Amino acid sequence: METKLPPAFLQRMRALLGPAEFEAFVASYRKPRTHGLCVNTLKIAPDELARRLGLSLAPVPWCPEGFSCDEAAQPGKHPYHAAGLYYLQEPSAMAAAVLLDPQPGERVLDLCAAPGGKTTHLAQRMGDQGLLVANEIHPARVKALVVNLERFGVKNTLVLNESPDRLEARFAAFFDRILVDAPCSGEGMFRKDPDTIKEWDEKQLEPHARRQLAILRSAAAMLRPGGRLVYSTCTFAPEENERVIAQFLDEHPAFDLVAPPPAPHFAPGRPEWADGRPALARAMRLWPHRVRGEGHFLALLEKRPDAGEPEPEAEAAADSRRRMRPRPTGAVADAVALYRRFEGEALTRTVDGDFALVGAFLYRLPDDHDTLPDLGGLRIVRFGWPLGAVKKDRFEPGHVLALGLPGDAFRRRADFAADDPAVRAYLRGEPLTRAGEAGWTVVTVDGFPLGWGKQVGGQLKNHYPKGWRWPD
Ligand SMILES: C[S@@+](CC[C@H](N)C(=O)[O-])C[C@H]1O[C@@H](n2cnc3c(N)ncnc32)[C@H](O)[C@@H]1O
Repeated sequence: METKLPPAFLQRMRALLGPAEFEAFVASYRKPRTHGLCVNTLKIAPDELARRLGLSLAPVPWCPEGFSCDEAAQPGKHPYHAAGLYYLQEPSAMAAAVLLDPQPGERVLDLCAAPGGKTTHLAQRMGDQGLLVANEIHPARVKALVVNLERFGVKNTLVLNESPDRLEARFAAFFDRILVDAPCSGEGMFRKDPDTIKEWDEKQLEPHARRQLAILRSAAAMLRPGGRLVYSTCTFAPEENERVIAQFLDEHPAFDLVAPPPAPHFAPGRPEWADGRPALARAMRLWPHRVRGEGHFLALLEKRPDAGEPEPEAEAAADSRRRMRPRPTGAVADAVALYRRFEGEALTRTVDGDFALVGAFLYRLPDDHDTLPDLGGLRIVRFGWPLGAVKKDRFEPGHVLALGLPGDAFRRRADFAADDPAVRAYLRGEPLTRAGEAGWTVVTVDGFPLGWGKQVGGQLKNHYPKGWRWPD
């Protein structure tokens, strides 16, 4: 079905692209949007997933763990999606994490993170090692971010619900890499999400640009010297792209716009749409008439290594926190003891690290949590990996414990093939009739954990969380 586009938008695009390219651009809106999925390499290799799914998948040329697929394939309704084996993501959006290229062990910030498509991609590219801080300003949107991270089974994340300016002072020069996937006018999503068409207003482009610059300024302050930052939008408007980058570079002489690795599928940024500086051609544009994907803009920025050293006091404070690493005491120690009893009985492996109690819930903190600045007063949504709840004198495993470990980590498993009706019955919240050893049992699909059940007599009671259940 053809997408009906705002006349003012069409006029702008014709003026920017010229008549010939404009025709090709507009023709792309007569084609269906592109669907895709990004494989969770923490759980499965891309080629193995493609083989097991049996859907018609085409590799995304710029993302080794990405595939495009037909809408009819409905990968969101496959039990592997519930097992966190992939995230539904249109192919152009996969370019941001690839360009940022976060490494295992680094400190990475995703500043505008919800619903978490790029956060999950960053986490798996880091091998879930190091520290990933995912921030989302809107309280309602942060919930979707948490669910997506939980489904992916990532552990070394801190999820915050803050405005960028409130983070800036706390995390001065803290991060190795930062993604700013900025809120924008969404022109590149018109085909994917027609609601963005109704919200589009030419008069909003400048206010969007001001907000984008403010977010970028905060991000710049949080990047360490030598660190890298990706700025991305899903819009074509030069006001929100090349011109934001040009103004940012004027204000931040310690930053360079870095040439990306060769990317034959992408078009260069357009210096002539801003102030003409040639460096803007190092930005990247993904056009819906040139790639199998929606519209995006990406810029890779680097803070020069000599841009000033981290404050000595901040380094000293981090050192002393490392030295003072506390042993669990009191309620935390009691909770860990209960967890260890459960672990010995239900798991084949030990979860090591530092622990904290939030209410009755026991968390395994991220590996590098002791290098974090003081988080007092910040809205912390999730700090690490929630293992489960302490109930009087016993430990009840949480859903995310099941999703954060491979199938062979559990002593009792109820395993079903993906096409077994029991899998969908379990995901709908129904109890399963089956024989098995009494106790907490993980339900797996082809060996991949979906969640918990509790075997009582000839029945596996369903503990799949209510908010996650599939409709009848
Ligand atoms: C393009 S979306 C992020 C999409 C996300 N990175 C993903 O891949 O799933 C931009 C996000 O920025 C958030 N946002 C809106 N205003 C903001 C502000 N002033 N500062 C920071 N983030 C903001 C929005 O709530 C939205 O979730």
